[in-house]
Amino acid sequence: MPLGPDLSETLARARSDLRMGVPVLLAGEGVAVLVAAAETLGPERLAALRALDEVDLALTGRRAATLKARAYDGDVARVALPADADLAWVRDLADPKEDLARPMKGPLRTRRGGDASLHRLALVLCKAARLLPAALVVPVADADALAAAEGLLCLDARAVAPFLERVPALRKVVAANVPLRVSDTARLHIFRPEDGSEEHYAIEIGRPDRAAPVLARLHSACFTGDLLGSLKCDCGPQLNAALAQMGDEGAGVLLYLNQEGRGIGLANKMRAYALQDQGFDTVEANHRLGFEDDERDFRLGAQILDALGIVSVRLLTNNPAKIAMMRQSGIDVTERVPLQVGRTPQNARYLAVKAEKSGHLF
Ligand SMILES: Nc1nc2c(ncn2[C@@H]2O[C@H](COP(=O)(O)OP(=O)(O)OP(=O)(O)O)[C@@H](O)[C@H]2O)c(=O)[nH]1
Ligand SMILES: [Zn+2]
Repeated sequence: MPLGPDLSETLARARSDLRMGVPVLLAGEGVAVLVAAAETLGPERLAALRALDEVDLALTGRRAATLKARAYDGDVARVALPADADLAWVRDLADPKEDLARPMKGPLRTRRGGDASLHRLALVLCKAARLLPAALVVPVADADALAAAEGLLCLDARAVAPFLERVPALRKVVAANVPLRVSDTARLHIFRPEDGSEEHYAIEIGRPDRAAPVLARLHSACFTGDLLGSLKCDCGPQLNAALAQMGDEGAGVLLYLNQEGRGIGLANKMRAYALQDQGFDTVEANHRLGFEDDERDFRLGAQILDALGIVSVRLLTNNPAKIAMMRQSGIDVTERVPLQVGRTPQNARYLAVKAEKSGHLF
């Protein structure tokens, strides 16, 4: 009976379990591991993991570089958990907030040889759950028996790995008119990804002519900038200026993509801000946390434009990577329309770093 969860539904459950501190099983080619997110694991479960076998702490190559740990697998480091390591030690490795206050965490012994693919998958799952990318990984002899005995989820690693690379299909849920200050003919469309991740929105201003390039903006959610009026970034003024320009021209589409913090989630973005308070820049802060500079997937935006019947755009952006990714996804970008607003004394350095390190055009 097709009542049970399919792969994508099981993955949604796995993200939810990890966020709750519940471990999940990953079964690979002749091996299986139990995985728990370092951020949410409690002391009892840590003790239970230790009772099973030797525990690794999987970290990204970025986080390992900050900790001066050797990442023999390049993008992944497998740190062997020392016998006396407690939860505080695990959290200190996962979370850089005390790196400066408590610099000596090592020497860290990292594993080399063998296969790191399940560790890599564990980190992908932590990121997808919007947690710190740090996972405890312990081998298990019989994954099915453990899953049944403890009521744990067991994922077939070979099946889920390619699935996680894919951009989830989006379903159009509803659209309705929402008159705005900038235009009284605005429509809000809601799109829901099939994998149970955050919904994304399209705000259609006027009735853009699909036969010509449409004025478009791909805006990534910024709770602090868009809603609170934060002076640390330029997001709020960019959002308002883009909508205003669409109102002035009588037509346009703004995609509001729920990729807060360049795709790391609001909690991790606030961790990045706390590191910026310690003196690191926006890119360094992401790296110290174990993330890439930008974890967003703009293929989502291309899919929404496609669903709206828009194939050609004049893109409001200062970010050349957005243009490149739109083109790769089959959207014709006929023109870059600069969007330079919201410069403040507090964000001058942030914007300068984006220009220097991320190639933004200001
Ligand atoms: N991780 C992290 N995210 C940030 C920081 N400051 C702002 N953001 C996020 O960065 C994203 C900004 O998105 P966009 O406005 O699309 O910016 P962009 O890629 O610079 O491109 P354009 O604005 O189109 O030029 C939002 O998701 C913000 O939440 C930061 O210091 N760290
Ligand atoms: Zn912002």
